[in-house]
Order: sequence, then structure tokens, then C-alpha cells
Amino acid sequence: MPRSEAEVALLRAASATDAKTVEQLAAETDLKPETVTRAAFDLRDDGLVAVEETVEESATITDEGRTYAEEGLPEVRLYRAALDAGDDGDPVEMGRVIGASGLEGPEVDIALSNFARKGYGSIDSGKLSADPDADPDADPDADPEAAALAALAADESVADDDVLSQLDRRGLVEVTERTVRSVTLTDDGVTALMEGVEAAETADRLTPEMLTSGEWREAEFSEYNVEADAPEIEGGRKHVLRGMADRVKDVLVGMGFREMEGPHADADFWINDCLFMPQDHPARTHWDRFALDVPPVRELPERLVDRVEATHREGVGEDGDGYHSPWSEEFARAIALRGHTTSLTMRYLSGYAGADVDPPKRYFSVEKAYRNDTLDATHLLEFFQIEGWVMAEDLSVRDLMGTFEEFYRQFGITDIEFKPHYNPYTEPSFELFGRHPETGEIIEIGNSGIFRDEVLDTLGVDCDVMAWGLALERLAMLTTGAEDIRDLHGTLADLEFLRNAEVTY
Ligand SMILES: N[C@@H](Cc1ccccc1)C(=O)O
Repeated sequence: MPRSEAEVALLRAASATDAKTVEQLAAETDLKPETVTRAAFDLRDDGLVAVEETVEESATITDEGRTYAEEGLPEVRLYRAALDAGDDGDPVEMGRVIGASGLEGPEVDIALSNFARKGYGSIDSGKLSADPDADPDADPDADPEAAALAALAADESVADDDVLSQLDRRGLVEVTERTVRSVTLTDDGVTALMEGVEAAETADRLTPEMLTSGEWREAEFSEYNVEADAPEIEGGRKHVLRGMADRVKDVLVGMGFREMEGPHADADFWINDCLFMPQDHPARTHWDRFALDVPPVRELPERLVDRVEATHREGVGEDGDGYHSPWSEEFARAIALRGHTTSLTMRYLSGYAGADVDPPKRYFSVEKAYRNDTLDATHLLEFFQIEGWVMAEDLSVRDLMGTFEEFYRQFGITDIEFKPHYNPYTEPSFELFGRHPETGEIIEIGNSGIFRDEVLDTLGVDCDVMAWGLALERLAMLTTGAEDIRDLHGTLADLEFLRNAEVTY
């Protein structure tokens, strides 16, 4: 029977007496390992070779492991310091030994626990004694973990599985498993070789060239082998945050909301003034705000600008009170990147966006907002805000809480917490919190409230409006278990995480 070229090459390279690994055979035949594997499986199915599989563990040293390979394991350093300080085994004050060892921060705990585990001595009422004779297996001068780290640091392999798994547990090495396949010729294989095997050229794919030339008519195609190792292909995929945003939009549309849209760079008028945010509010200073060096906005609804100014100066209603501080139209017209998407809510509620706003109405957006925050595990300079509002007669805090409960339940989150809060534009206001599934920490996930008369009367809305801004990234942290927002996007994004994370709901 004609065999593929790879199979013939493999039969010739394989031996009946020495098992050869797929990698060795690939090198000898100049074929790719996956081609050799596939050929080996096909030959095995016809009884011409035997394929033996073993799982091989290989270890690579981590950064922490490398540090210890250079500076010594913390427990060994502690032991030496104790020996020096205590005249070969006398108990010494723990603080003194630690000081002399030069160990710092978390290394101290690491040293103490491993010192005890390895029986390098004892710790008793604040004193530490190095006792190399206590345990016959304890020998800091020939510590097997230190020896293994040194070998790995020098790119040598380590055979002792127990030591490797201990180092793995300590996070000093990373152990990965892979399947090693070795091939030997069977008796039938030897016979076939002696009788002479014939190579038929088989095609492993149909190409446009084969189609145009008509060559496909004669071609012999290799069979599929679903067991063959194939190279890993990492295709493009939707980013977790995009997946999350799409899902949020679906959920909100399902809850009867319509989507708002509007500019990322906007007049401070829409971003802040309409919201009764005093012009000297800290969020409006150059510390927090990304001002743009562009000419101010010319088009603003004149009557609304006048009403907003009046509200800032005098407040609204009989007992109303304003800020009694300067209000500058020039500042209101200055353009900045929006620090929240509540600018869209203002455009819509005022009627300026052109949408019909007779109650009842529900609107949302899932759009970017920009803040000059300090980057950390829960803050980025830009983030997606899930903005939303409901306009109806007689809304209460129960409606607000119920809406959030319903919304978050769609993502499997049933334990949100509320904390009273202050916003210049809502009363009452609530911050929302959720529990991180991995760390158990309570993290802030949003801000909300019922708009004050200073906002609604000024905009000309004469019923209740409850509204919120929720952080999409925080929601993604809760649903994917990501612990650092910087893993999700930005220059430090964790590609491995992005490749594998799933948007679950
Ligand atoms: N703008 C608020 C969220 C919010 C919107 C609407 C009403 C109340 C709160 C924020 O960014 O935190």
C-alpha cells in the first residue's frame, strides 16, 4: 500500500531496537513534529510502529527562584546567621538573627516557616537556635531545594520530582507537563521496510492552485487524524470588555432601555454645570479633568444656559439656595474629555439630543469616561461607564435598588451592597459595592441617585428621574475574577488572561 512521504521517512528513520522520540525523528527526517506525530499514528494504526507515551515534567525557574539561586534560600540565610550569632547552636534573640541575616519583608516569614519545616533548628519564646544535628535529613549546606534551584538557574535539568513539586508549591519554579511520544518499529514494520515501501505523494490540504490546475482530480488526500498534535493557533477574538459591554447592552435593552449617544469631548456645561456641580468643585480642577486646548463650544441652548446660571447662583424654588460663588459662562463652554457619561444624560433630559422625553422613559449608554486618576489595580485613566436613567412619576429608592438587583442578577451577582453617598446632583445618593469572587474584597462598582430639583427643574423635567453610573471594568472583575484592572486593558494587559477569559452570564 502506498504510504505518505512522511510515513516512509519515519519508517526509515525509526528503529526496531531503540525507541526514538518524535522530536528526534523530526530532527532526523527534517519534518515538523506534528507531521511526524500524525505519520506515527497512521503507521501505528496499520501495526507498523509502536508508539509509547510518557508524561514528562519540565521545570522553569521563576524570578523569585532566580533571586534565591543567587542570594541563597531565605531559610538557609537565616540558619547561617543564627549559627554565626549563636556560637554554633545557642539560642539567639529572633530580632538579632533576622537583622544579621539581611532578610527583609515577606522573606522573613518565608525563612521562618521553611526553617521550621526543614528542621534547621528550633524557635522557642522569641529565640531561635540553629541545630543541624536535630534532624539527620536537615543539612543546610546541602539543601536539595537550593541545589535544584542552582541547577535550573544554570539551565540544567532536575530529576527529583519531590523537590520540584515542593519548589513549585513555593512558587520558585513552574512545572509544566507534556506528553513525550517514542516510536519503535514493529516486526511488521521491519518486514514492510524489507519488502520496500512506496511513497505516494499525498496532499494534506486543497489549495486554490490545485483547483485551478485541475491537479485535485489526481491528488491523493491524507486522511484526517483527530488525535494528531496540531500547532496551537491563537486567533483573534472579542476582547473581554467588549464582550461584557455587548452583554450589558443586551441586558439593558431587555429591561426596556434605549441607547444614548454623544461626544467624548464635550462642553463643561453638559459634563458639570447642568448637574449643579459648583465650578470650584475638586473634580472640575485641572487635577482631575482632561481639559482640551481647543476653542470653546459656541452652540449651547441660550435659555438653558441662563437657567443653569440662575440655579448655580440662587438655587431653585422658594427655599432654594445657590452656591453664591462666581459662575463663568466661559468655563461652561470650555471643552474637556467627559469625566462621566452623565453629560449624555443631561443632553437627553434637556431635550437637546432630540429624543422624546415624556415619561415613562428609560435610557442607557455603555461608553468611555476619562479621569486623571492615579493608576492602580482598580483605576485606569479611562474606563467604560454604564450610564442609565429612568424617568417616571413617583420614583423611590426602592425602585433604584430593585433595578440594580435585577440588573446585576443577570450576571449572577446577587449580593450587592448600598452605601449612602453624596453627589451635588442627586439626593438621596448611593454607592454600590460588590464582593470580588477571588479576593473576597468589597469593591465599589457604581454610584447612583435620584436627581435633585436643582437639576430637573432647571432642565425642565417635571417628574422623577433616577440615574446611575456603573463601572464596566469593575463588573468584569466580578464576573471574570480578574484581580487587577490593568490586566484587562492598557499596556500591561495580560494576554494569556485575555485569550482565555470568558464572559459568563
Ligand atoms: N456621574 C456619577 C454616576 C451617577 C450618574 C447619575 C446619577 C448619580 C450618579 C459618577 O460618575 O460617579
